[in-house]
Amino acid sequence: KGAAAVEAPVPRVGVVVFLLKGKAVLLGKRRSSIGDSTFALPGGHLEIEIVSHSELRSGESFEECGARELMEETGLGIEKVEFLTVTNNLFLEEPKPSHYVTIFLRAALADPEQVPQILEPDKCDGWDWYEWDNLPQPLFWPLQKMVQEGFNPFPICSNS
Ligand SMILES: CC(C)CCOP(=O)(O)OP(=O)(O)O
Ligand SMILES: [Mg+2]
Ligand SMILES: [Mg+2]
Ligand SMILES: [Mg+2]
Repeated sequence: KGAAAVEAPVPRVGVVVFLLKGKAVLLGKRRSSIGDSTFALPGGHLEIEIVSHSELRSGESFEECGARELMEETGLGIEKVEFLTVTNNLFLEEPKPSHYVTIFLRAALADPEQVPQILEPDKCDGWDWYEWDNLPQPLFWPLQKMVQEGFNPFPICSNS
C-alpha cells in the first residue's frame, strides 16, 4: 500500500526589513510556531486586502507591506525602503510544514529618535538594536544562513 500522500505547503510570501541605525539592526525575539525564541527581523506576511466577499482591493507592494508590518509590530515609521534580496525557505522541522519566499528590504527610521514598542507581545519578546558584527544567538535560521554566507545589508558608501 502506498504511503499517505504528503500535502505540500502552498508557498506564502514574507516581507522582512533590515531597519538600520548606524552599524546596528533591529531584531526581535520571536514567539511563533515558526522560529520560536530566535532573533529575527521585523516583518510578516504579504497580504491581499480583502474588502468584502466579492471585492479584493489591489494587493500591497513589498515596500507597503514592510512599512505596515513595522508599524504593526514596533510602531516605527520607516523611510528609504529598498529591495535587497529574496530567499526560498522551507520550514519542515516546524509542527506544521510551511514554505516561504522571503523578501528582504532595507530601511531607515523616519525619525531617528523614535524608540520601538512591543505592540504584539504574544508574537515578540522585545525589540533591540544589535551591532551587525555582534549579533545575538540564536538567529532565525533564514537570517543565520545569510549571515554565514557573508550577506551585508548596509549601503556600500554608508557614511551614516
Ligand atoms: C516566517 C516569516 C519568513 C514570514 C512570516 O512572518 P511572521 O510570522 O512574522 O508573520 P506576521 O508578522 O504577518 O504574523
Ligand atoms: Mg506582523
Ligand atoms: Mg512578524
Ligand atoms: Mg502580518
